[in-house]
Amino acid sequence: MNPNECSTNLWVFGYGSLCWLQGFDYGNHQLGFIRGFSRKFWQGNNSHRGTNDKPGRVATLIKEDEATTWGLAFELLGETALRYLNDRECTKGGYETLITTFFPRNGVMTPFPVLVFRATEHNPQWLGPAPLADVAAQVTDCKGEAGHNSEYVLRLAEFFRDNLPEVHDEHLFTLEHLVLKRMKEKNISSTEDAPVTQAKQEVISIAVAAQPDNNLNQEVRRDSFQYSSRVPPSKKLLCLKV
Ligand SMILES: N[C@@H](CCC(=O)N[C@@H](CS)C(=O)NCC(=O)O)C(=O)O
Repeated sequence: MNPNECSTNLWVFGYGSLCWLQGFDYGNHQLGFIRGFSRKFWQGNNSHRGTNDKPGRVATLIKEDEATTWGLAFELLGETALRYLNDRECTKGGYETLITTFFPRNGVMTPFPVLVFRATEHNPQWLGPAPLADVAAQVTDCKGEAGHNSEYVLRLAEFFRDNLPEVHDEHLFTLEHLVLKRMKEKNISSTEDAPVTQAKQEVISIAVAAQPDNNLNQEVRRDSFQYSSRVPPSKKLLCLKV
């Protein structure tokens, strides 16, 4: 089917780990955004990226009338995908569902409804706002059954650099900068208790090595290509090219 034709299937909008780690069958996919929300690392997580004793932090959406959140929409194929997402997001992650309008970046497709998984302050894993330096310290110190919490931040930032370089998410890229700085200060490699693939390790190691030694007050470079631009194409994370 022409990817720009209207689909009668259910679509889900990913703005966190769903951007770089699907785990379900999908058909067409579109880069784009939703309105009225901003992405924040304010949801705790005791399964994938943390434990009950040391919960990690993952992305959720916070209502903000004038904001837009960019990500990736997926056309779900079959009931299995929806059951998987309900288990991963709702049962394990504390997310709830909402329907909102998705605006494809290509401007060819008419905006259409998408299912979104969003964690609110009403769920037991909710952590809420905190200074980004504290969030970075928590992210750098946590890991869960899916891997290190720092990997979650670094791969999401890498996804945006690779697929939506025109989008600048101050919260995400400042957090990435602080996580990389702390990893370097603590001499944490991505292999420490968090086995990652060689490709990911290369990217994370190069990114950590590239961390400027100056203080935190330096304005985070808005282009943020300082990390991925040093990574030879063969070593880059495999991100979805759409
Ligand atoms: N609902 C958001 C966030 C989803 C998310 O990050 N969920 C976490 C916690 S349940 C997850 O599945 N993590 C998988 C992983 O960290 O590998 C999205 O659309 O991407």
